[in-house]
Amino acid sequence: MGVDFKKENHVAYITLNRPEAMNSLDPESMDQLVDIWSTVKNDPDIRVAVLTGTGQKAFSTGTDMKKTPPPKECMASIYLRDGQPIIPHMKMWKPIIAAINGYAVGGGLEMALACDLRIASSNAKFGLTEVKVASLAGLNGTQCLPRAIPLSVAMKMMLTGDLIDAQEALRIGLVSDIVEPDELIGLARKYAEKIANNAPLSVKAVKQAVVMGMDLPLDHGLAFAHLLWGVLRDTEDRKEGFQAFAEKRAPEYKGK
Ligand SMILES: CC(C)(COP(=O)(O)OP(=O)(O)OC[C@H]1O[C@@H](n2cnc3c(N)ncnc32)[C@H](O)[C@@H]1OP(=O)(O)O)[C@@H](O)C(=O)NCCC(=O)NCCSC(=O)/C(=C/c1ccccc1)CC(=O)O
Repeated sequence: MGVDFKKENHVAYITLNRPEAMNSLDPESMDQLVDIWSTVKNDPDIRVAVLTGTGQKAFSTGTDMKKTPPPKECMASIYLRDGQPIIPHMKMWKPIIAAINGYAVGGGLEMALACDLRIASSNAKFGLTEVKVASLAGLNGTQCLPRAIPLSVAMKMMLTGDLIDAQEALRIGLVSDIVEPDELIGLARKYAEKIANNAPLSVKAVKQAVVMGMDLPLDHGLAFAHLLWGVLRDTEDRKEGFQAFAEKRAPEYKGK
């Protein structure tokens, strides 16, 4: 199997599982990911997802350059039918955590950039190296890397194809945490379960406010956030949250 999927305690774990090829994406894995992201988005029991790779060498190195056949159809017919292969399927209001366990290169880094939290093992390395293989970070890299880190660093990475290490990624804010490789999935689980224990509608609203607000002028973003707060104001979960606080007990959220 190119990609493994399991669900535990409202958390979906998606593991790219082709360690012999640095967890790169062959066409079968891409098809699997499309189905998996659809499940994550639509299963009401799933509140948060963790994306990682098998082993300690690689998160993913993007397109499997040995197994991706030359296209039989023209680009227009593929693009206008399916859009991009992966990133649009990762778009949802449930948070996604990238647990980066080694190389996150090319489309691998682009998938990590489509996640909301990025945590990494101390041996992780990051790069958009497409320029070295005569291609382009055409999923989201040219747009999202400069929004995630300083422009001059992003340009250096994309134009040279050089990799940066985990310490540098932490310094420039590409990742929020670095831990030893053995501790990575535990940390991802800890964050995922914390998020899953919060009110699901509130969690989705936070992501929506931030993601949509980033592209708005501040006044519009503030107005939008206030409306989202109003949307949450009458939920059963908000009443439960306030009541549980007053009664000094853990809340039981239902996503209503
Ligand atoms: C990551 C590396 C620097 C690691 O080097 P290292 O020396 O440690 O390990 P290797 O011996 O090189 O790798 C071990 C083993 O894995 C195979 N491998 C690694 N990556 C790939 C890959 N992407 N495809 C196929 N096979 C891969 C490697 O060949 C070895 O196999 P073996 O010889 O043992 O049989 C180094 O591995 C490296 O530089 N990898 C390539 C990284 C890269 O260039 N990635 C970008 C790919 S292009 C891309 O992702 C794109 C995404 C996209 C954009 C838009 C729309 C869709 C997709 C662009 C595109 O597809 O055009």
